[in-house]
Amino acid sequence: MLNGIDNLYTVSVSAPGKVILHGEHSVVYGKTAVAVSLGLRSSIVIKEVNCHVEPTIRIHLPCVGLEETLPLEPTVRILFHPKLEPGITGKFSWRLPDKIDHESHLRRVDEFLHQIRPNFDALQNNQKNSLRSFLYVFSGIFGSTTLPVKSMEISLGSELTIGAGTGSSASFAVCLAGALIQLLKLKMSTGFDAFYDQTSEDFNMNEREIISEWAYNCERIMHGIPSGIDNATCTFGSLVSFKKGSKPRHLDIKMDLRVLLVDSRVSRETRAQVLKVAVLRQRNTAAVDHILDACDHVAHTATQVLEKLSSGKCEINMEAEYQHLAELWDMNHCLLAALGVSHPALEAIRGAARAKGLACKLTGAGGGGYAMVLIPPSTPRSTVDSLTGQLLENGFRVKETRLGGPGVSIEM
Ligand SMILES: Nc1ncnc2c1ncn2[C@@H]1O[C@H](COP(=O)(O)OP(=O)(O)O)[C@@H](O)[C@H]1O
Ligand SMILES: C[C@@](O)(CCOP(=O)(O)O)CC(=O)O
Repeated sequence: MLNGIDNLYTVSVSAPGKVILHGEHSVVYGKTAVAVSLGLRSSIVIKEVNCHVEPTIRIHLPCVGLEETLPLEPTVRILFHPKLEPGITGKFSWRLPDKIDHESHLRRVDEFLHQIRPNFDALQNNQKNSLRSFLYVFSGIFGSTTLPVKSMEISLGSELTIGAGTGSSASFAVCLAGALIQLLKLKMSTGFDAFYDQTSEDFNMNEREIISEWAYNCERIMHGIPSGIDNATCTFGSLVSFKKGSKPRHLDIKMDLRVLLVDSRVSRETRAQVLKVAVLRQRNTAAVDHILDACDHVAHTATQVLEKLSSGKCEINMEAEYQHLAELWDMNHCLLAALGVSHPALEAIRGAARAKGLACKLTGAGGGGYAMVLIPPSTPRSTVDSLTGQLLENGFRVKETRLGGPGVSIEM
């Protein structure tokens, strides 16, 4: 959106969270995992503003309790110069985020933050990482162009719980990169370089690739060596399949699965659950390897069922396909339980769902965290309401949502 008088732009972008549908834990041992976008989203608004005193960037991140005002002039002077373009790889531009010298760019951002904000280290870790990620992407994108930047106000909120394995960090990073790229496109379309068509309503595939790669760099800031599945799922939406050592693959399956996402309210640490499986495997290698193989088969078969469900072909018996999917969810949960990563709270959720004839599986690392209950379209509303009521009564948090919706989107 353009304010005609002052040439000031406002951009608004949203991105989903993600859950793992199949392949948690077995993916660590080279099997296929399938992640899917979640109906719960993060949203960002970037607003260019006139600043009559000192130009600033104001950042409002309510989910991590951060309200920050950075002076624009030193941000540009220190972070945009020398230009990133002639970096070690010699090829970097905002369109090639994988060519950035990640470590040296992040070092530059960290040095700047310590300089501009002497008590930077006193911030909480999540606040620090969010601020580092913002400056990393902002200066990475705009610092590789000659476009002038103006004062701006940035506000980013989310429906996702932070740090619960539903992809809040990737959703945050995808929003950030998407909005900054959209702002860049708009500025380019009216400036000297009328390269972009301002009327395009959403990101094209090439732009999505670029957004996903910037978000991957942010995930590196938050997590060290991420697999790349979260940023790909939050960018492209729908289903993403992943195998260690290869790039995540976006599956163009248009589907819309209804689920209850149930928070067991038992905190868990992914690293500890992964270790638990490794120890079990040391003692029972052949048995555990067979379980991991079975998880792989379940992931592949479930993908085929989802393809059928989304094909819209009239010869497909939807009810039977949903039943098959439910069977695979149950099987996957039991395989994970056999690996030792379920929890009495997750079993209680599953028991309540089964009593209503619904399938349920844990998602992510297990040992607590979230479970998902599949709601086929034929499920009576009264069944969903009564299960929800029962789960709430037992102290769980419940959100009814959909899986498989759109990835990063421009909000009009
Ligand atoms: N809405 C948000 N606003 C600001 N920062 C966010 C937001 N969502 C996520 N983050 C950042 O991502 C980090 C959470 O990452 P992580 O622990 O991997 O959680 P998740 O499993 O939900 O992705 C937070 O510490 C914070 O730095
Ligand atoms: C258990 C594991 O397969 C998935 C962890 O998922 P989450 O971060 O808890 O959603 C670990 C991994 O893939 O790194």
